[in-house]
Amino acid sequence: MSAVSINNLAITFDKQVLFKELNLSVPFGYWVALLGRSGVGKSTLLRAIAGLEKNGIQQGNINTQGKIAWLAQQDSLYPWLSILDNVQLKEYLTHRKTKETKQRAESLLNAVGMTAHLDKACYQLSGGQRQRVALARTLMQDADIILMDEPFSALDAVTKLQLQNLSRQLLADKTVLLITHDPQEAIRLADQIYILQTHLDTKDISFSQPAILSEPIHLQGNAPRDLHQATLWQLQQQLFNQLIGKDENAL
Ligand SMILES: Nc1ncnc2c1ncn2[C@@H]1O[C@H](COP(=O)(O)OP(=O)(O)OP(=O)(O)O)[C@@H](O)[C@H]1O
Repeated sequence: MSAVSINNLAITFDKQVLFKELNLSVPFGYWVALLGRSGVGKSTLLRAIAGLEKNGIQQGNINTQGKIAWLAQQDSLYPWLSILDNVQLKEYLTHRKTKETKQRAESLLNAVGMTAHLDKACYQLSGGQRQRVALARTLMQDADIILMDEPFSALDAVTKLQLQNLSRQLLADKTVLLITHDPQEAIRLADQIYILQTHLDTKDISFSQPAILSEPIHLQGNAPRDLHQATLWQLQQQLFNQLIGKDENAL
């Protein structure tokens, strides 16, 4: 049995058919990257897996095994709460904060390198620091499945690399579905990569084709990977070509 299995899924918004007969299976403990261009339906699919997409689903079923947490691109911190309360958000909202939950939050904030900033308000943090707090909050939830919607895409290159490495290290034993439009990120972090491809008609979405999922690409070795190997650079070029719909040898 898989941590996430999607069978025969169809999602349509008005005239726009995003998915027609989509099937996907995410094995337990794997990091799976879903790579696709803007507008192909990546976030919608993630919302559907989280049970948040009610309107567009026409057919099919989605099964998830275990508790789900979400790590988003957008700054999801509550600016009027302290950093510690943001990490203990669930406990804060359910009035279940204790000395133990505070200690755990502090230790997770230490793990993500935020100990020196605990006295700051959330609005005083940089984008990278906010994502570190969001990562600590995801860890605090101790979920089995982490849905990541481009969590690193707004960060500068060095912060992105640091947070990718940190997330891979701290969430090593979790099942992760990572949505990204960055082939390099997918190669650095994932055990398997799928490409979501479609022909998007920007003038009339009723002519857009439903997205199709590629065969999985299996990556060797431990993540996070450095891209110093020639084969990984070739793979990156291949993924770019697939994303823009070109023949592998055409660029
Ligand atoms: N609730 C909705 N009602 C109507 N259309 C929607 C709804 N949600 C998403 N869409 C449309 O579905 C398409 C896919 O959106 P989605 O956000 O899933 O794309 P994406 O691949 O995540 O793009 P990006 O990488 O730019 O975030 C878009 O054309 C969007 O306008």
